[in-house]
Amino acid sequence: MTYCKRGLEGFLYTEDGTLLRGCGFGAKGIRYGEVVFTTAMNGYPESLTDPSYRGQILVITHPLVGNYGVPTPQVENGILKNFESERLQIEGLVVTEETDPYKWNSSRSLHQWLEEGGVPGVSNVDTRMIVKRVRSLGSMMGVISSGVEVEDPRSYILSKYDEIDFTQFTSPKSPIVHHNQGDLLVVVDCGIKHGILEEIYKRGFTVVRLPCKSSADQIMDYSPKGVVFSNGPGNPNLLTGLAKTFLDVKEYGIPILGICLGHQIATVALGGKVKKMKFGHRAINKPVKDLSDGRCYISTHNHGYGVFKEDIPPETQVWFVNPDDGVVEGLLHRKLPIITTQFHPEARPGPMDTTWVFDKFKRMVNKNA
Ligand SMILES: NC(=O)CC[C@H](N)C(=O)O
Repeated sequence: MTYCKRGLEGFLYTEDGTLLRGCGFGAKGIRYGEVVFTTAMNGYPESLTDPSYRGQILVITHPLVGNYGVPTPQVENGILKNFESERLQIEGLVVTEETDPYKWNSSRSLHQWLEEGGVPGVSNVDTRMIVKRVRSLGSMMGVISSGVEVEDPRSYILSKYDEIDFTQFTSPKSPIVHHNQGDLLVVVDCGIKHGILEEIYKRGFTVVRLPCKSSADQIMDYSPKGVVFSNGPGNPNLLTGLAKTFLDVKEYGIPILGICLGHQIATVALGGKVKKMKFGHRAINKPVKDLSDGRCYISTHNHGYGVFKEDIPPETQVWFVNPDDGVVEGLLHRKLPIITTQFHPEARPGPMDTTWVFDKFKRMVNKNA
């Protein structure tokens, strides 16, 4: 039996019937969710607070997690500088080894952070084995437990990830305004990463964040110079109201930027298709190739759904593609000022190679103004 330093046993159960026993850490408890993995080697404070991970149990493949601890939140103009949202978003965390921090600006350990945030963690399991299974069988539901023993873990899976609209938990209930000197942009906020907010705000825009369920009329009441459809959790095909809003906003001819979920919503709204991928892209070193000039960038991804070449909407062209598997990573509209990326141009934690996408969007807004 493994010695468990937090005095808790833990397990991860996956839908295929696999039960992996290890140590518990973080909060004592049991949760279910879709089991997904990231190959990012750093940036766990960003990943764990990324609202797009809502409803998911995250497996980190890097063997040591927690070395640099958890920073104290820094906020400027209502925007978090070092976290992607105000809370932990994941359902549970699985790592090979969970370590205590050794860094000057760490305010607490990963274990303490998860404990305070009510999120269970499991360590001392073979994360490579989990990844191999998810890669061969596809994404599946699972149950994570820290310090709770149960007879039948499967009975804790109460719903399918793909059938729940998680944006109801991550979208603000009322407008949030970040005042600035420049033109006003509306962000349709389905759970926006603060890294995206920061990149937009940094370019001088006043940012009005509206709930994901806002109508085009509610958006246009602010007379925005452009609209951003944000990232967000869950199945884009469930969000038919949001696709309708996208189509209605498009009629005004103002520049639109769609990021991740926003890219998927644009695809569906404009007549293309978004499908569930076998196990998705989650990493901070994924290549994306800009087909307009052939340049390749290293980028941050977090998506389980994707657009394939044969499914792009009419009147659009592929902007970026992932050269590894051909998944469409960005679209350009042929006639209207609409651009989208499936990857995260704000990166967070990095690399910042593609933040120029926000400069391009700013030029589109200026040209239109
Ligand atoms: N980061 C995102 O916006 C994710 C979009 C969508 N929920 C997916 O998993 O594909």
